[in-house]
Amino acid sequence: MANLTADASDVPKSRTEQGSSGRPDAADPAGQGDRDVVFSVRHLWKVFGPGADRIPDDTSVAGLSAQELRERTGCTAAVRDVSFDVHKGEVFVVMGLSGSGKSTLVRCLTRLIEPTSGGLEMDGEDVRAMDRGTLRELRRRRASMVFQHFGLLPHRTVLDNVGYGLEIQGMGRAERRERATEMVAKVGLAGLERRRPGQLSGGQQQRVGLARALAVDPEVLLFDEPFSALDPLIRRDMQEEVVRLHREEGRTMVFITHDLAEALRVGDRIALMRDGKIVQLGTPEEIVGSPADDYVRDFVRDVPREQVLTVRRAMRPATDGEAGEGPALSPDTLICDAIEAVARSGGAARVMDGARCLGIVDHACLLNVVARIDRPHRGEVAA
Ligand SMILES: Nc1ncnc2c1ncn2[C@@H]1O[C@H](COP(=O)(O)OP(=O)(O)OP(=O)(O)O)[C@@H](O)[C@H]1O
Repeated sequence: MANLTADASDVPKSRTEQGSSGRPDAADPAGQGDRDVVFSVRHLWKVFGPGADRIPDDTSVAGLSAQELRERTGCTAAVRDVSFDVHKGEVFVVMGLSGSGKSTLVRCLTRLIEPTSGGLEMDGEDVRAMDRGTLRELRRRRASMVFQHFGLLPHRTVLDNVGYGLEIQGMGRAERRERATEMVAKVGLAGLERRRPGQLSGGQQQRVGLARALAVDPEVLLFDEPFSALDPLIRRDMQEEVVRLHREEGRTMVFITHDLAEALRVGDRIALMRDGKIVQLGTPEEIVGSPADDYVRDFVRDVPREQVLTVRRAMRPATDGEAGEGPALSPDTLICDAIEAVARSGGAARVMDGARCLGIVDHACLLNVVARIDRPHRGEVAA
């Protein structure tokens, strides 16, 4: 059974780089529609089994539960009518229990698995219409996959493993080695260039896998549960590495995980899947603060909210004089950090957007969030 709980030591320490909530849109609920779109997925289906092609359009069976569909047709709908956009520069996490369709969905993005129906574009190009050569180039240069089992070549050195993708691309040896050396250093393995994979720890091997994917300088990195075989401390290291690389390079990443804490730590947005459908797509704050249904609510029940939610969710309107005094906090301040500021000052703090006071947080509204009391304190404030 997958680990889906998060304890206090297991959630992100800062989410200040996250987007905020906005317009409701099934494919783009975070309201980031004006940003560049890398992948655009519309009404995508992947059905396995006999006569799979007719399932998406057959209204008599398309809406059946997974079990009923299997019993009636012998088919499994691994991805069902899924729509979303992946924006340039974001870490887009696909999360869900085992069998919910995560791997199938992400493999459909580069047609490692052929979708049954629906629309799929990368940078505005129709991926489903691409011929084999174009697809091969897309996988080699534009969307690189980092697998859980790193797929390293055992007889090659670290340097040659990292340069492997460049070799396939036809890059000359000297240039390849130079670029590979740079990537090895980037993932913190300088000095180990001449070792072979068998002489490295699991975490180091995963870093080699990461360096190899980065070496080809893809527009998008696709991670398929890359760290689930690692022990918790090394896993945490690698998650931080991904966040660091993302901050430094702003590279678009699609990240599969069944681990909620991991999703909250690395994701700008999370698509939570169940039975092939996306049940909620939003920022960690939206998923934890406004679960779409009982399933999601149950999923996030054990997350320490003060480490994910920001003061936007806690603040109340300022009353006379309050807007001009007290400590100033940015709207992206986590509740746990605001608690410290309020405790230290002994009074309320102001949530400031530049010179504008958006609202006030005091002991009572911060405690309401921690205690999961969603009742607004003296009036709601539009965040
Ligand atoms: N080649 C296949 N043929 C038939 N059914 C498949 C095939 N591949 C996957 N499935 C089914 O599709 C569903 C989704 O599988 P998928 O591997 O995408 O889930 P997942 O969320 O990635 O699971 P895990 O976390 O265990 O890897 C499952 O019911 C699975 O049994």
